Amino acid sequence: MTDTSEILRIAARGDGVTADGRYFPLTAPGDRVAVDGSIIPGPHHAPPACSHYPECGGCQLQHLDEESFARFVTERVVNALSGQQLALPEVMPAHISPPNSRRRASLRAERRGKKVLIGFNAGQSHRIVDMADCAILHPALFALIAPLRRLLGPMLREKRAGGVKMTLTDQGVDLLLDGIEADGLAAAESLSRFAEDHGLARLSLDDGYGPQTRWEPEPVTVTLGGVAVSVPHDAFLQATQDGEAALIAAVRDAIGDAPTAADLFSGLGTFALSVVEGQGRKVYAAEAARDAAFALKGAVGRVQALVFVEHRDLYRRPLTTAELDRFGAIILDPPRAGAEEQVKALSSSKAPRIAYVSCNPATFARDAKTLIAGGYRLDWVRPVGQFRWSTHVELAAAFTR
Ligand SMILES: C[S@@+](CC[C@H](N)C(=O)[O-])C[C@H]1O[C@@H](n2cnc3c(N)ncnc32)[C@H](O)[C@@H]1O
Repeated sequence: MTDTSEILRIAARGDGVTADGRYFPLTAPGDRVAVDGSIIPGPHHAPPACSHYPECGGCQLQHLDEESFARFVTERVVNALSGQQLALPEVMPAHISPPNSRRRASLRAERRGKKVLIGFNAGQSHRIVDMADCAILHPALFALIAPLRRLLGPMLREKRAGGVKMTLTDQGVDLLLDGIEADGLAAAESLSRFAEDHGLARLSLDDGYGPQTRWEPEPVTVTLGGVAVSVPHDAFLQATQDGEAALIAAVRDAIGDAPTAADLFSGLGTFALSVVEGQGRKVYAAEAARDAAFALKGAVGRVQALVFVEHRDLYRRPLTTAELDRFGAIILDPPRAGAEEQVKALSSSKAPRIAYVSCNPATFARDAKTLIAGGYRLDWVRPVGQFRWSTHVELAAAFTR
């Protein structure tokens, strides 16, 4: 078949790439590209799981089968390390979240005449793709879409999009709406009725001055490491429950039996609370988001866990090398920008073990290079695809010295 070229791999942005370096969107490894540019699907080309694919911007890679999507996730991590000229460590099999497991979503809503559209934006666009089905949202989140169209109809201004943020908590869905007009008694009543009828954990509105709670029959919590932690509005949580479990297992492996650990960028304590329990381990947690740090502080106070929480901006005030030297293990899980300053101090510390959780292979690889230059060994990486069918890749890694 000399007149066709084969797609060999998927590039970071999701396009298929041929041996001679040409890029073709919506292709899978093993597809063939004919001279006229038409695509002949190969054995890894899967039928899309959702009727909105590829229009909806929520997924970019539904045309990959399980094997080639896992390979894409793994290659993103491997290529980021090679890009920094780092030797490859042991690469564990990728953890890929199953369909319909996403427990957090940020959707858009808009009214056009009598029709209310709710969904993700189309790729590279502000146009909302009205969601009739979805292969990634948890069923508890998806179940609210149709009722929300009815609720929001009278509350949305023509062609002015509002925001719909949903998070699945211990008590049910925590719903945060913005950009809607809900003044007056009738609107207040329909919001409360909606919250009650659909068993919401909480309903809040943000009219530009921060979220205000309209409904919360009991305090909203999320259970982390067996401890119920209050959930501040719009707080960070790992995107899927199974992804969170895979990351916690990886962090536990990476820190071994270290008697003390620091959890940097701790959020609500996903890792701090999961590594402290029953092991007599003392944990220090640092987090810059005030609400999250105080929610974690409140939770550990209630159950008397051995976690000391500090509200601290680790970009402006990273832990010093002397501070880091006190811990048997360091866990870090920074935002997409990575932890350049913190890692500089860490690279000259004596901390024997590091668990690095990352949502950006590129900044992870940059930081890994600094740690390795400081004498750490990168023992293994575990690629994680919590954002199934998207190009958003995460990972956990273990360093020792
Ligand atoms: C990827 S999340 C991880 C949270 C937590 N480890 C978890 O798994 O739930 C990154 C966290 O870093 C926090 N963060 C962002 N910038 C920070 C900074 N400069 N200093 C400390 N924490 C920061 C965010 O508020 C967020 O909670």
